[in-house]
Amino acid sequence: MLVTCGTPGDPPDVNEDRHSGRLMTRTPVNVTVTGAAGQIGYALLFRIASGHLLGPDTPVNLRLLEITPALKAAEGTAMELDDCAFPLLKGITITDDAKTAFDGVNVALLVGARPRTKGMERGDLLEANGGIFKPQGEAINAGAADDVKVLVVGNPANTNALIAQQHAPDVPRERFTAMTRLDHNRALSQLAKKLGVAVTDIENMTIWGNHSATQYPDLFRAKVGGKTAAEAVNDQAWLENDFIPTVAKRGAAIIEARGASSAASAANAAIDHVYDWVNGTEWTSMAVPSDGSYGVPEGIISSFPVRTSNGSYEIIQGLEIDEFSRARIDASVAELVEERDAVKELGLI
Ligand SMILES: NC(=O)C1=CN([C@@H]2O[C@H](COP(=O)(O)OP(=O)(O)OC[C@H]3O[C@@H](n4cnc5c(N)ncnc54)[C@H](O)[C@@H]3O)[C@@H](O)[C@H]2O)C=CC1
Ligand SMILES: O=C([O-])CC(=O)C(=O)O
Repeated sequence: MLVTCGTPGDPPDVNEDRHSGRLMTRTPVNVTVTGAAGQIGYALLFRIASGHLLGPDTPVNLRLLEITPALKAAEGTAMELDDCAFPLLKGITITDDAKTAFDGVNVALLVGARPRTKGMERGDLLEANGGIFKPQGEAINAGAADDVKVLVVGNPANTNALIAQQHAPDVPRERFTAMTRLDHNRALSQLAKKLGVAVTDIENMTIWGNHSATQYPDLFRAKVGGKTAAEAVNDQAWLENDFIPTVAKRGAAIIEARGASSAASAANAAIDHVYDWVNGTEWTSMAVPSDGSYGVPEGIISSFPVRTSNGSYEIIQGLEIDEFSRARIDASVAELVEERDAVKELGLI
C-alpha cells in the first residue's frame, strides 16, 4: 500500500521559504523513517520536517515505513504534518513496502523494531529483529542513493545495525551506524548537574560499547575547565556507583517513571546524531563499525568517540585508556561479540 501526501508539484530544486522569504536552492533530501507511527516516530517527524535534522536550508521528502496494521496511524501523522505547512517539507510517502520506502533514500532512520515481550528470550528478540533488519538492509542495498547514511535506533540497536549492514553489501559499511547519542546526552546532563556547570562547559564526552546496560560513559576522557571530568568530580565512588549506572540504566528508569520508553529524548538524540554527522563536529559518540581501534574487534558496531566533517566521520585516535576504562570497554564489547555470534548462529548474518 502506498499513499502520497504533500505538494509533489513543487519544482525540485528552487523553493521559497515563505517565513524568511529566502530562496532555498537545494534538491530535497529523501529521509526514510521506519516505525513512523510509533512514539519516537511521532516525536521525530515534526522536527525533521521543520529543518532540525538537516538544517534550515534543506528541503526534505519524508518516507514513512510501517507495518500494514499501523498504516492508518501513519496516515494520521502525515495529515498533521500537512497541517503544519512546513516550508521545507516537499512530500510524504507512506508505505508498508521496504523497497518503496528506501528507493533513493539519502538518510535512513531505522526506528521500528520488535520490542521484547513477556517470556521472550534474548535469542527470540534477536531473531524477531533479524526478520525486520535483514529485509530492510536488502532494500537499502537495492535502492538507496549513493550518499545514504543509516542510523539504527530500534533495539538492540548495535546488532540490528550489523544485521542490516550485512545485507547491504553494496553500501559502504561505515554508512551503518547505531545510536548512543541519547546515552551521550544523558551523561552530559548528569555530569553538568553534579558539577553545577552548563552542559556546554563539558567537552569530549564519550560513550563506549553497546547501547545497553553494559555501556561505558567515560569521565576520564571528558573535560571540564581544563581538567578531566573525573578529576573535576574527584569522587570515584560517585563515578562508579552513581554516574555510570544512572546513565546506563536511564532507559529502564524512564520506563519505570513514564510507563513507556524514552521517546522525545530518543528522537532528539537521533536528530543530534544525523545533524552532527552531516554538518560536522569535533567530538561526539556514535556506534560505528570498528576498524580495530582501541582493541574492539573489527566489524563490531560499537560506540566510539568520533569526529565528523563533510558528511563523514572518523574514530578519534590516540587516546590513552586507563585500566578502569579498559575493563569497562572490554565488558561492553564482549557483550557485542556475543550478540554478533548469536545472530551468526541464527543465520541472520
Ligand atoms: N538507541 C536508543 O537510544 C533508543 C532506542 N529505542 C528503541 O527504539 C525502538 C522504537 O521505540 P518506540 O518508537 O518507542 O516504539 P513503538 O512501539 O512506539 O513504535 C515502534 C513502531 O515500529 C513499527 N514497526 C514494527 N515493525 C516494523 C517494521 N518491520 N517496519 C516498519 N515499522 C515497524 C511498529 O508498528 C510501531 O509503530 C524500540 O526498539 C526502542 O527500544 C528507544 C529509545 C532509545
Ligand atoms: O531501554 C529502552 O527500552 C529504551 C532505550 O533504549 C533507552 O531509553 O535507552
